[in-house]
Amino acid sequence: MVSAPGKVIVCGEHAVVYGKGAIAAAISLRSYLLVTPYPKPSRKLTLRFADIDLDHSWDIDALPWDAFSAPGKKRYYFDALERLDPQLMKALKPLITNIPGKVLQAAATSFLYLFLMIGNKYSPGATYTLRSTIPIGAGLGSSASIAVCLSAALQIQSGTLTMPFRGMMPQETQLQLKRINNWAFVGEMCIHGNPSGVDNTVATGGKAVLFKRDDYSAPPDVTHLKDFPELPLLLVNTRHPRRTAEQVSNVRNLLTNHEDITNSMLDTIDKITNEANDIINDPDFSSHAGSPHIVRLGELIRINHGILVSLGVSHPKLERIRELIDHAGIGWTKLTGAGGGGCSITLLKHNVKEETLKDLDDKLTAEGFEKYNTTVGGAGVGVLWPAVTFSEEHGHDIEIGQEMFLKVEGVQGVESLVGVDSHGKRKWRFWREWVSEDNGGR
Ligand SMILES: Nc1ncnc2c1ncn2[C@@H]1O[C@H](COP(=O)(O)OP(=O)(O)OP(=O)(O)O)[C@@H](O)[C@H]1O
Ligand SMILES: C[C@@](O)(CCO)CC(=O)[O-]
Repeated sequence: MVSAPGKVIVCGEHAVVYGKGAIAAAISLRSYLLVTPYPKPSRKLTLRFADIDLDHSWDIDALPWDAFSAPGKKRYYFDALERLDPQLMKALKPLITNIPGKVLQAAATSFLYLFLMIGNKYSPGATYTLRSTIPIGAGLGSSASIAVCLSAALQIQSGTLTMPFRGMMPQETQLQLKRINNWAFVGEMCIHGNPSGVDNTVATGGKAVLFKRDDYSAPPDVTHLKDFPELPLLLVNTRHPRRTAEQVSNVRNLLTNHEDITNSMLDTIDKITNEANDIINDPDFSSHAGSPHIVRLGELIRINHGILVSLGVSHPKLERIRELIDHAGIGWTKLTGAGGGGCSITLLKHNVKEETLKDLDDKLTAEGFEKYNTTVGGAGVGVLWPAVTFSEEHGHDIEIGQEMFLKVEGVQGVESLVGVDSHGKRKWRFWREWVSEDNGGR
């Protein structure tokens, strides 16, 4: 089993697509992918993506291997792709026509593209069962998180990645993370079209990053924010799903129609991100009561949201949440991710009264919004091998089977069966660039 986190963008979404900086942090909501081999000689490949009701099988021998291994098309595990090959995407079309709807088709395409690139025609049959605790299309990087899981699982299966282990050389860890991230970016392209790569980068490495990519033919500039503070954040979902690709193309249209004005808004977002980065990296940074750093960061968050509104990627429901929170006077709010619905984040002021929060909670619930309890800055991609958990009932480890995994209910059910915060019940291992490996899951 592999797992990767979702993310929040603290500042810089959309501008990051045009080479500006963005700061993003991993959250504790995650996707979990269980890989179960079929007994030989089965040549079946099955996707069971429970959150979107995708249950589909193909015969491995009937996949378009010829197209994917034709001269000039074959790619290797160490390659980094900047774009998808339209001919190969076309070769996948007949395999997804029976799958209903764009959401399911995008997920299946992403899987098949990676399977055909990373695997080979002798790859063994297996079932890929996915459950995620990240709401879909809510700006929390659900697609990137599954792309990272698929990339890691397929590369482990093909033998091009080793399991992370205590004492793994930092260069080796970095190289493996790079390969996971490179192929996850390919999976993201299948879903999004033109992603910047910030979501898959933070879902791979975890914690928090300052991300910039001004030249799409070169790797992005990624700075790991090792001292990313524990920010007091409130995360609220409008429960209005939308497609990231559409929001990105809305900004592209605005840029075409109002080039100078849009460019200056994107430049201002870049300045916001740079200043936020300086604040976060200030050696005297304090997230405690009344800290001037939090106030300044809060103001930057509010300004960033205002620009996103002007870029046309907010939504009446996001504005309603902001209005309720502003009215309660408890913090600074912005949309996070692509917008158009999805989630908002609020950086909380100090000394917010319990009763004010409770009152706000009631109002948010009454209007159909959902509040999430999540922590930021957690682990990136990890692996649980073998996929077992300690059973109190049996007094020993038991295998996490497909049906067991599919049966558990909701976020709590998934987290208590397979979650990375397992208090020793499960031995998740992470490729980590900044701390030595431990088995505790944090
Ligand atoms: N749990 C899941 N199971 C299967 N497919 C998923 C899952 N989560 C996301 N996807 C795939 O990712 C797509 C959603 O991606 P989209 O980029 O629109 O939203 P997001 O990743 O949640 O938001 P953002 O990119 O703004 O953070 C879905 O259409 C689906 O194809
Ligand atoms: C809107 C966007 O900037 C962030 C989506 O999480 C798109 C991207 O960076 O690919």
